[in-house]
Amino acid sequence: MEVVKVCCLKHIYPDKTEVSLCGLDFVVQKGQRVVVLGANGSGKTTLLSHVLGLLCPVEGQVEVVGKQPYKQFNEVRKHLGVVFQNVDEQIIGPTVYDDIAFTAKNDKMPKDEISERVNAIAKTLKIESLLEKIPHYLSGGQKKKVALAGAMVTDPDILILDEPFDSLDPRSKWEMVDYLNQLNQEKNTSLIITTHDINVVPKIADVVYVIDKGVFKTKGNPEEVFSQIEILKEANLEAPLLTDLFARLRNKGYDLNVPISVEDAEREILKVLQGQ
Ligand SMILES: Nc1ncnc2c1ncn2[C@@H]1O[C@H](COP(=O)(O)OP(=O)(O)OP(=O)(O)O)[C@@H](O)[C@H]1O
Repeated sequence: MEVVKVCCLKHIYPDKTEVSLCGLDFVVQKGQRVVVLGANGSGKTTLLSHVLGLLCPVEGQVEVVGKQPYKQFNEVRKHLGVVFQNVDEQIIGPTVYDDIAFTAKNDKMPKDEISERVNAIAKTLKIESLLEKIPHYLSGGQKKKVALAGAMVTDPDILILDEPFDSLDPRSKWEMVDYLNQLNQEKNTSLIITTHDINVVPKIADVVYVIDKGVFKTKGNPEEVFSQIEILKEANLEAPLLTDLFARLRNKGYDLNVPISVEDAEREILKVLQGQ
């Protein structure tokens, strides 16, 4: 079932900057993990803002759960959780607890249930010790985790994350990846993630879209997309080191599949070494 569809969208910002998001239709199926890869200014945040109903398209079609997010904002927003790129913009509670609980309180969820949910999410994200703190004084990475906890508290069907791994240290980043995958598995939550961090992609994406100056250049699973090194380069993205290295070796005549993880690479190298 399609939960998000964006077709040849055109947006004009108040200063007349035009962004069109064309090329391929952007489609997210229920329970899919979709990553949008693009360089600075390629249109990722513009895309997400339309899906969230924060911007009104001049041309084109945006549908979320079969509705138009800008026109049917409240109906659409109850299906969505969001972590903005600049998390400071979404901090509203005086304490971390209040901040995480905000949407649940707004939805009139019973107090006990809110407390149960906030504590459970805080435990999973290892931020229990922060619950009484003032959110503005947290580090950038801690704020990201708090924002994610707040986005998750009402169990949204679709979670939208704009550069969620920025400002996270490696351990926090992989913990966040594990948490998002667990959420996707257990609750079938659809994920829409923008990032420039190409190394995360194989671990978190079913489908990858590459966007370059407002044009969706290609889509596919990580193997398919990473094997299109020229398209990545044109879009000002670096192919993962392993992909690049193995593509070079293939060009030299070695019979190797291009890996998307260190584990795949190890298997491929052992295959060649053991065949000697
Ligand atoms: N509020 C705005 N007013 C005018 N132009 C804008 C505004 N927001 C974005 N733009 C322009 O729209 C284009 C797409 O920007 P967008 O923020 O969607 O890119 P992005 O892929 O999210 O970039 P980044 O990775 O740097 O966050 C850019 O040329 C940008 O300058």
